[in-house]
Amino acid sequence: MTQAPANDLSAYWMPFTPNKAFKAAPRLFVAAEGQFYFTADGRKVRDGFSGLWCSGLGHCHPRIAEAIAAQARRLDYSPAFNFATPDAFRLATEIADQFPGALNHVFFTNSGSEAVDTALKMALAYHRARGEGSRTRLIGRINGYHGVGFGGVSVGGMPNNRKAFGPLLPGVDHLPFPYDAKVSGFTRGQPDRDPMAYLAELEALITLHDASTIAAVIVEPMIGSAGVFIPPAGYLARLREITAKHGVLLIFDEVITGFGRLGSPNGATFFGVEPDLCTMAKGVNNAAAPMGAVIASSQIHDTMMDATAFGIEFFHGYTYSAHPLAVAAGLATQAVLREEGVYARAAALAPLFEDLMHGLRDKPHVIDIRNLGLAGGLTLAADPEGPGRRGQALFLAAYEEGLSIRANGDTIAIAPILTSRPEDLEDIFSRLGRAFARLG
Ligand SMILES: Cc1ncc(COP(=O)(O)O)c(CNc2cccc(C(=O)O)c2)c1O
Repeated sequence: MTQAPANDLSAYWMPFTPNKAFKAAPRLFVAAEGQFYFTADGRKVRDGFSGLWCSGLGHCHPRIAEAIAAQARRLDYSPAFNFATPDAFRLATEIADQFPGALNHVFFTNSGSEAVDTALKMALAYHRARGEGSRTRLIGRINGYHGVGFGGVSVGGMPNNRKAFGPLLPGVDHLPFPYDAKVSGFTRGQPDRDPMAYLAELEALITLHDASTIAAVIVEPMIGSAGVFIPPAGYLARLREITAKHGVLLIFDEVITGFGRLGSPNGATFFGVEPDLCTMAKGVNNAAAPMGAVIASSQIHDTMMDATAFGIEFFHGYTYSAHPLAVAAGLATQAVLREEGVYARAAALAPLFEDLMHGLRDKPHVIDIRNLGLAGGLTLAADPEGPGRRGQALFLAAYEEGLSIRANGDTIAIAPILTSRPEDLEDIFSRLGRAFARLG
């Protein structure tokens, strides 16, 4: 066996990537530091998307890198079943301290998708443990993204993530997409619209199926993957009221909104709404190693504990749950977030970011702009040749201008590193302006 040549691209089948186009013109990162990536062909690329929403502290943060290196020399792996590390308990406590109310118990996973499937299974098992096993139905939302597990894809509402994979989970409904560009286009922050325009459907579903059959509703507090769509003021609070009234669990999928993206510890805190379960991943440990988690209310946790007199209370888990390297990165990340006041700094940057986002209004083909915290989305009018072409063209033009952004079809997302300075934001948007100029 000899070492494979670096230019042999055939064996790696890439995720969520047009593989043929990529392998014809690969974009290979070989290093990164702070706000920048460095490519195999000598480019320096500014990170305008915090990795994939996930590296809010920038890249190769020395404190995080050192923590992982030291951990790898001390304890590289601990069995996650029937054994544990003290640091796993420490990190769980530091996470729980940042969530409101009774959200007190953290179950570690290895990704957002695993966190979503864990939360859905926890919801079903909880109802069974309390003698309401008839509650098996789940409710997601049109255009929701909840990862790529069969559970997450079933409650998710983006057609491309669903159509190739058969019938999916039975007993799943979807709420309306809580955004209407005709009414809320180019809105700064939360649209001012009657939330019941989008939530009457939930009451109708509860009437149709009866609350006794419905386990949980899962939503992103801010819709990320579909292109940064912000629900109207009052929507999440009203959703909480309706679900609580009918004993339906509310799950916030905080994989994007957790740990600073909104200038807040999480969406539950930002919006002042307390769900029963939250998922998280990405920023929990600055994506320096794979990690996700679910935080559960004491009601859910204690009910499950009390329902099993002897033995395993929740038959679920992963080999790498609370992996020591991921936990070490997590503790270092949480220390930096806390000691460097990152949430407040991100909140202080949000008004400049909002102005810069909406300053794109007159760029070619821009038909909507949205923003909240340090998350921005814009929609391009589709090229008559077909959807997604303009989004991909702007993504490639940005790369030529030394900027990494995100294109999902014809929606573009911008997510600056949370510890950016104003001049970092200015540079993102000047590069983006030049990328638009390339589109002609
Ligand atoms: C709300 C939410 N839930 C679950 C996942 C899945 O997480 P994992 O990928 O770790 O399994 C996500 C992930 N979200 C995600 C991942 C990559 C790109 C983009 C984008 O918006 O372009 C979004 C997410 O945003």
